[in-house]
Amino acid sequence: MDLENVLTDRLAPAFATVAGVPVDPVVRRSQRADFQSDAALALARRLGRPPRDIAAEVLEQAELADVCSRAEVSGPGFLNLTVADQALAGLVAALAVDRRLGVPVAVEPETVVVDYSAPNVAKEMHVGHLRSTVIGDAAARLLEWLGHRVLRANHLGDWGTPFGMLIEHLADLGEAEAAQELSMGDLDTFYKAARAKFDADEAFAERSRLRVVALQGGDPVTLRLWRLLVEQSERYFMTVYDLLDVTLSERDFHGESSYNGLLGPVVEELDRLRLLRESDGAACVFPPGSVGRDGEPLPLIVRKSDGGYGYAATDLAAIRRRTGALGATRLLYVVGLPQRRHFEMVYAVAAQAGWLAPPARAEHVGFGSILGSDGRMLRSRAGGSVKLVGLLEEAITRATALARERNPELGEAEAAEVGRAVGIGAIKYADLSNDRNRDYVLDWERMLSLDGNTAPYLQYAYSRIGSIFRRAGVAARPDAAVSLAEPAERALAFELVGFGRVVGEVADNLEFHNLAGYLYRLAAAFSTFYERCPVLRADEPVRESRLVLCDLTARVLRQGLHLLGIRTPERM
Ligand SMILES: NC(=[NH2+])NCCC[C@H](N)C(=O)O
Repeated sequence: MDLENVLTDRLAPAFATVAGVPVDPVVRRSQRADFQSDAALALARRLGRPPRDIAAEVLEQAELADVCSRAEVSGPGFLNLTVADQALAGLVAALAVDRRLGVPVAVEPETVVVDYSAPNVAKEMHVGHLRSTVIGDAAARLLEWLGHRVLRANHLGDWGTPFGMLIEHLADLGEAEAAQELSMGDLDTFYKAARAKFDADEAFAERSRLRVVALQGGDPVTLRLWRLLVEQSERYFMTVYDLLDVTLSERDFHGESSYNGLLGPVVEELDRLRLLRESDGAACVFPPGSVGRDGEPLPLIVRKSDGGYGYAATDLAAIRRRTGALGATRLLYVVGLPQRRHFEMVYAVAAQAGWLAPPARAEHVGFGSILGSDGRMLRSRAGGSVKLVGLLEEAITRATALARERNPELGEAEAAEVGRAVGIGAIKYADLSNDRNRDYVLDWERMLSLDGNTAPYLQYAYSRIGSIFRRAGVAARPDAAVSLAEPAERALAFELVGFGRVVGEVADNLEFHNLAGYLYRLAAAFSTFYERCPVLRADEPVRESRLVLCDLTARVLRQGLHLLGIRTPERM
């Protein structure tokens, strides 16, 4: 299906014959022709022969006649390949009748756990959780579409010492009052009030410490109050997920507390394996390769000196359960880059303990920060962290106003619908179109613009194609003959047949900016095509062929955006 593969298959045997050993022809898109292979250059050094001779001999050997209209040696020994119009048209025609748009289902489906979102109970979701939620959801959607069994794990922060003060504060407020405050999504007020009392009032702090003990000891009243906090918070997080259009459901909450019963056995097993060492009263593992700046080995603390288990122990228990009982072979952790070291150490210890052994592997899908226009960490005017819902509501308000302005014909309900799809789409796309390993600046004007690499641009491209069909009252015939003569048609066709390759690569590296960049190139290629090549006014059979190109572009845009979790309104 994929041109790089077809050309590689044709060139590889020829290279092998010339070299006497297998050679990867490294076929890639090129400015000079459609594709190029530079493998003769590296080979020349090994064989001690002029690269141009090698390239010429490869061309003699390779069977390219049905795929390439031109194949020539150029420069110091490059192979320049021009794909035959007919071969390209054949691929487009095959794509048109393919429901999966050239993206095969995984040959070996895996069970994949995607650990993402993971906010903390009774604490506001902040922009860091936005990135985790958006990137993790794209990963879950993509891997699911490829046929993998995806388990979404929302590793909710629902346990630990802060719950002492939170429960005491809840008890002080009264349950009804507290529930009211929490269900309104006022988590920050609640958390900060608890914190302030804890810091200022020694008696409250003491009660809080006793509460932690009661919680860990399973005191029924304390547990009931704790559950109230968790339930109210979960309910609130679900409203955020609904607004954000993410696929997380109530069933995906697997909070830290759900591993409590597994922490003892984890530590016992580490002990049995003689991996535990005591350090300042804490039970630690020193995984090989983890050293601090001073060159000293770094400990992963599995049991604190007070006997409590922490964040790392919970993550170890989670790995053990995920590769064990859940049978997962790929574990993804969509968590900010500051936690990189934590995960490296957790994976190393899990490997030592035999809980993370091939084919199972874990990947930290890290990400940078969202910055404000001043280039510093995004902060609210008051200097606090930015409340996520506030951000989402602002996006929807701005996008709805723009939708009304851009298209006064939209009815009230439709404008609201479009505003939501565009506003949320813009936020998600701004995130996913940036290299996740870098920080990026949140820029309203830019992300909502109809020009450039933005969600609105792609959504608009999609809706415009729909309007071509609606205006003419026609539909594309997927089995129509495809012919490609104009350069703009060819350029569009190359993008269309490239979808499968991009999706395959992104499934491996989870660098969604590559999928976003691809969709942007596709939309731009369509726009050039539509400017230069009349569609409805063309004569048959060209008209039918061009309708297929339009329809395929719309389908790939819709599917691509869907994988990013972005809606495609039919009109906007
Ligand atoms: N398995 C994990 N540790 N997942 C990430 C948890 C993120 C954590 N709750 C936080 O807000 O920073």
